[in-house]
Amino acid sequence: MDLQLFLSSLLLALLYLLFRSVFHRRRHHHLPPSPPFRLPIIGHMHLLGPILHQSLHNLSLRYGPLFSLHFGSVPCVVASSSFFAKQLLQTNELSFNCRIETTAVKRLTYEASLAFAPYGAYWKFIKKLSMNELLGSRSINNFQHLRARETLHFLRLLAIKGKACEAVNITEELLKLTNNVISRMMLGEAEEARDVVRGVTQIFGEFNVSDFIWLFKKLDLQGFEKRIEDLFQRFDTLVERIISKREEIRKNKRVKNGEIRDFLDVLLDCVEDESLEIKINRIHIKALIMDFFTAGTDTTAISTEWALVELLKHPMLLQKAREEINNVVGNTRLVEESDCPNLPYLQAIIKETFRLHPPVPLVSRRCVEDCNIENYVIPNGTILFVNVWSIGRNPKYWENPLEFRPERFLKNGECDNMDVRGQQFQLLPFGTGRRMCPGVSLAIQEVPALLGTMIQCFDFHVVDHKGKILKGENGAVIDVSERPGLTAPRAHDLVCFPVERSNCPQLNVLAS
Ligand code: HEM
Repeated sequence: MDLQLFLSSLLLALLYLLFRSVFHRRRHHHLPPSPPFRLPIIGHMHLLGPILHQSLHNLSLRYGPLFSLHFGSVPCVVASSSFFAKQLLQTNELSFNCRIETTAVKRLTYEASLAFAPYGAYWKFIKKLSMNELLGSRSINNFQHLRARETLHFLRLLAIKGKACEAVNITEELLKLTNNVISRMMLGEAEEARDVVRGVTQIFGEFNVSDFIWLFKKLDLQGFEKRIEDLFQRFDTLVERIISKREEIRKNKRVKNGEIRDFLDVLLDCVEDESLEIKINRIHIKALIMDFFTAGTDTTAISTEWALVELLKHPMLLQKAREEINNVVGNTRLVEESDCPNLPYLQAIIKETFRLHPPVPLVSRRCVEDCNIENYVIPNGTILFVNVWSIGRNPKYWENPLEFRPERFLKNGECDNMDVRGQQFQLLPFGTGRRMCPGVSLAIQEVPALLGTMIQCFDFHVVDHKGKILKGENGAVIDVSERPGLTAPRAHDLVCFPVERSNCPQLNVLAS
């Protein structure tokens, strides 16, 4: 009897396994085409190099604008055309409204951030609060003087270094500046978080096999846990100090009517407000500060640096941009954010930079319900990558796509109406739809003005790591390789000797 029971259980188990494997195959049968050589356990991970968007771009050249892969056992779909970007991110937006949650994301965002929260009541509440109190046009305008002051501080540093014939690490200084801007907007003072921020954006973009291969789930083969913990502790200590200091100040001071409160005050008010539909606590505050530091610092600095590098490589374009600034702004004052609508060539340079060097090269989402795209079925749980970097280099949409040519965005000397706010699917530097970047207005106001002041005031002689000036016949020969991570910065820091130009406004007499 026991043997009979055992044999029938075995038979049932075998039938179940057979059914599961057929069903599983059928479920994945309708996924878009996929490279052969899916290996047991690791799936297609052996096909990926360190820079994910480049690997996915190369695969798209072989397997088409919509293909699928397996990261371990996790299905993943990659879109590399404007058509599929629209299908996935707009037509089927609700199916792809969440993000991937890796071990690093979970720990470093306190599972309470805006950027990684599932689409739902908490996300909606925080998004509205952030737009009303930090990233909407009223706040952006209120804090304009603060960005201008940080820019002037940065330019003065370049001038001092230039006079002393000292090289400046522009990459580092831009990061300091964008860190200070977002920090002052959020916290009222410049808190140094850029090292943690770079570490965080880097680790968010790296592959941790434990996230994708169930066999390795408990093993930390690549030493991620220690790095995550180290970053977490550094950030947590910093943000605890900031919050405690503010709580102390608030105990002793009542806010006067009409006084501009920063974002931290707004968040602390929310903690005290019992009537809110969503309860906010200290963890949420930390998560949001981490969110805006990571999302707002690196991206803005990277775009400014790429734009500058392209101009240094193309002196004729630099000359044209300077002539425009000279005609519109002159040489008695610095370029201001409010000048930018009247500087179409400068605007076109920024758009061309976003096309060729999108700071966030992959828009990544997670499928939350089975979804049909053309004849394919994308199952719940699939990771989606829209390769914005690849779309920006596709000759189908862009003539000579590897050429840096801002003129492609001009029509009769005016900036054309191709915008970067997620309506044109061949240019998606800020993503699209509900999960689109909420910092877009701030970034497109800040980046052109910053670049404008840099080229208005300085010539830059780029040096290599041995201190030798890089000069080619037609502009500096600057390496344009990229570094792995969630964002796509240049692989090597940009180091230059800044030389103040004769028609730079007098930086030392301008009011701070
Ligand atoms: C040049 C600068 C920037 C670029 C290129 C950029 C790009 C992006 C992209 C591509 C996304 C994903 C969008 C999607 O999934 O559709 C994103 C999300 C986000 N960005 Fe930005 N960003 C920039 C600056 C900023 C700034 C200055 C802030 C805030 C201070 C910011 C805050 C965020 C946040 C919070 C999210 C997540 C939104 C959500 O999931 O709901 N970004 N950004």
